[in-house]
Amino acid sequence: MTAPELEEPPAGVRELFGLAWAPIEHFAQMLAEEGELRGLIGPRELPRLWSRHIVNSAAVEPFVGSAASVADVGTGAGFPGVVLAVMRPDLDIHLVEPMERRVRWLTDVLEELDLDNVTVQHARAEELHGRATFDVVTARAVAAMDKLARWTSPLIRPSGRLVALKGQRATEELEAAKYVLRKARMDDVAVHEVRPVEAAEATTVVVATKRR
Ligand SMILES: C[S@@+](CC[C@H](N)C(=O)[O-])C[C@H]1O[C@@H](n2cnc3c(N)ncnc32)[C@H](O)[C@@H]1O
Repeated sequence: MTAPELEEPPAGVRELFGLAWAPIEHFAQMLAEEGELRGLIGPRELPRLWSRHIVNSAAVEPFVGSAASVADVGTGAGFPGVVLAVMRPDLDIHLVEPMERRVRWLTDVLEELDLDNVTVQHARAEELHGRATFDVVTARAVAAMDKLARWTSPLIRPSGRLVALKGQRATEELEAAKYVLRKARMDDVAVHEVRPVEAAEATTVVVATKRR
């Protein structure tokens, strides 16, 4: 059996990344060479690495806006935190990841891509409560909305926001998280369907802004 091949970037992806094209391509190559070996992605992910993971992660960028500091909670192999870091070298980005193996990988990626705007925090989100706050917290495939709101709200500054990449259950999850979001003063919620490039799948971005 031959090893699955890395997907060709879909049309429009080069334009989406612009000046960040070289580092994002390098990141995709690192994942193609080491991702499975280091237990970061399954073999089935390479043929959809661009359209399902990288382009999908890029969907958070417009919702980060003019924020200065961002924490990506549960970055795993690098989604969306590394993708955002490559696109926005102006941001101070913290990748929060509890699994040591993934922390080692993320540290290697930062060094290899020369990303000096990023710090890796070897921690669970809850361990940072009372120790740090950020303008924006991002998350993808980490926990359902109620749990995510509990883990992240103490990390978000007043007027800051949670930007969560969600699947088709976004509306149900939001319904179940109503009480938690209200208690956390994060009940100003907007749901956006985003397709960063025509050739890739649309994704749901939930933005919950924290009241002052
Ligand atoms: C399913 S993976 C998703 C990884 C990446 N965000 C992605 O979209 O591919 C979930 C990640 O969340 C991390 N995680 C789990 N609980 C966490 C917590 N309480 N705080 C921060 N990260 C957590 C896990 O270690 C894992 O890397």
